[in-house]
Amino acid sequence: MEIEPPLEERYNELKKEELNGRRIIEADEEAIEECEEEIELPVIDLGQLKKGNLEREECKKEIVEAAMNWGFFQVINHGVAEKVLNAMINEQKKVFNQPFVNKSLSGNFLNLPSTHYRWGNPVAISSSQISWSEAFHIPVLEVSTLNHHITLRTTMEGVVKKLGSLAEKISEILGQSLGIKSNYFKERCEKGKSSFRMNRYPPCPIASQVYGLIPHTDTDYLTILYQPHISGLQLMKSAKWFPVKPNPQALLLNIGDLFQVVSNDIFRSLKHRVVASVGVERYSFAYFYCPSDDVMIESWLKPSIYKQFSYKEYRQQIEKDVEKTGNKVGLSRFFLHNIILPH
Ligand SMILES: O=C(O)CCC(=O)C(=O)O
Ligand SMILES: [Fe+2]
Repeated sequence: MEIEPPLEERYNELKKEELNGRRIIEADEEAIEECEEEIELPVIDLGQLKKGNLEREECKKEIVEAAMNWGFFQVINHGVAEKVLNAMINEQKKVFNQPFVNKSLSGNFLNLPSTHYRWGNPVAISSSQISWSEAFHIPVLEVSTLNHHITLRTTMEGVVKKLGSLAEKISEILGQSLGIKSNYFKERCEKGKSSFRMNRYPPCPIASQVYGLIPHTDTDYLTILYQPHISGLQLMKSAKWFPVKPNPQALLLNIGDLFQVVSNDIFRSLKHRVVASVGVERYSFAYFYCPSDDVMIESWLKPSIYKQFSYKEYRQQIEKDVEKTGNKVGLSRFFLHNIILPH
């Protein structure tokens, strides 16, 4: 049975509607531009945090500088064994290798709500907004419901637990540099909406016309991504796109929108995207560190650039914007004054 979601059909459908002039396209119609040389992001050895005071402080400084200067950085000796990360990718392969109908039906084979399985960008309103990928997006608090899939569940539980404590630790270090008390993030995220996302990017026959994943920023405090082997991820820095080299030993961390607000733009949530590839399939997984719905997101530093908003309000605004335009808009909705900041 067919495992691939009907991406090409969906793309052609939207294309046809556009050609017939039945859709008004407000969305970015930018072609997939050329990008710069591959960059080596900072690599931080977290093993140093377990050494003496001097090494620990030096390591914290590196983390803060990387977050400030890059918004994206890699960590090694992060406490999750490479074989565990590999085991997760293998479990993920088994999941995506199921027939499409088993993945997409409500009451799918994982017994998750059907909205947890996404393909092609369900809210795309123009062909350029198609993401040539499929994903399972699972709230951390629901991982235990995968109880009929023992190896998937136990592997995911192990990874999620470790990534959760890593996200907490890094957030605490970044927070400390702003004068934020040490349990600030823990208090807000412990019963929060953190989630785990498994991504698969199938080979794409029209890779010059669509993305694997459209440009976006992450709607969280912090993201931890594992992208071990196949390139495709690119980030935007100084208005240019840079490919990020995959690294099987490293975890890639990036600042999300919420941390950008808390830090009053000292740490920036960079736009990133995945380009599609004609010949190769790509896998990645990500942990999104998120608070509970009612947590107020506000700048710790004053005068604040942003209005206060709850996490729920932020997601609702995104949902509204995406429904209307296919685009997220994001933080600029919550500027206190109408200032446009350069990226
Ligand atoms: O697959 C990747 O490398 C990036 C995934 C990503 O940005 C996301 O899931 O938000
Ligand atoms: Fe992302």
